[in-house]
Amino acid sequence: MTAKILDGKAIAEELRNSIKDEVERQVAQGNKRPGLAVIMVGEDPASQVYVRNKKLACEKAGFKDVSEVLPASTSQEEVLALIDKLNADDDVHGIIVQLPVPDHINPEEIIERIHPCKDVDGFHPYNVGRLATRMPQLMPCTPHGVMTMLAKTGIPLRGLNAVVVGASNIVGVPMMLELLNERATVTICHSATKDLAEQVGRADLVVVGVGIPNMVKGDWIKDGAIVIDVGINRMDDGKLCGDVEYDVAKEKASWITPVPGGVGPMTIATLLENTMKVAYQLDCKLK
Ligand SMILES: Nc1nc2c(c(=O)[nH]1)N[C@@H](CN(C=O)c1ccc(C(=O)N[C@@H](CCC(=O)O)C(=O)O)cc1)CN2
Repeated sequence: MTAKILDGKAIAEELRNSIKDEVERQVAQGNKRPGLAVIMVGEDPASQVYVRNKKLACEKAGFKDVSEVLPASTSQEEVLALIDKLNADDDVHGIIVQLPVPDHINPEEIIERIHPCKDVDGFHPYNVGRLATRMPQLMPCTPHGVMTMLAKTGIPLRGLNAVVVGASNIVGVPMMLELLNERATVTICHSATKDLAEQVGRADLVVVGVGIPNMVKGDWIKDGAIVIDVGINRMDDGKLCGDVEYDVAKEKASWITPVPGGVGPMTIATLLENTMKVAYQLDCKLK
């Protein structure tokens, strides 16, 4: 079997176009443009690419971009003060801090300082708790983008054996919660998992986000499984590669995401979707 491609790039483009249309409709009715603040501290090369792409997507969708790039020497207090200012600004609907941050910055304290109703990354404990209690409000962009991609492709999840490899707060844990909320039977694997090949081998759906190139071998994949590769690793030759051994896995899977052009573009489109939700839909009950 050769897998069909889950074309995240095309699905994300369609989503971004519908967001752009909705923004123009809202603006024509006298509403504000959604405002997004991406805060980046330092000069991590991969983050520079992602932040540039987020700013570009913002601009194309008709959002107000109020992003800030701060030097690596910026203190924790300076970042917190900037977040306080953005929390109080009515033109700013979404605030995110691009991760990773330099070592002297405490990301948990930063994330908790963002008002939960402007937390368009969905990382604040309030939003994680809402997702865990099946009352989702703002959901983390990568896992929610994966869910959108699966829904738009018409892949049902109920009752599937889903295996999530990697237990990060950005991908693995919220992915597990999203799949559970759609009534998949979910296993989450991490560095202490005993036999990863065996776990992956019984999955109808496998989602991998570990940041290790080709870590999941293609011959572990069950015939006909759906393979979602969240990894984006830049190799010495400059090429991007995922966490799954793509060339072998694609001969076993029924559906597979490519890298690049799979999950990455969905992450950015979902960030716009979350920001638009805050601007036009969310009824925030929190002070
Ligand atoms: N505050 C956050 N930080 C990070 C997140 C996040 O969701 N919020 N996720 C990742 C990085 N990420 C988003 O910021 C991200 C990664 C990849 C892409 C993407 O479009 N990838 C392209 C390839 C781009 C390239 O040329 O390198 C693709 O896969 O086709 C977008 C966003 C960690 N930090």
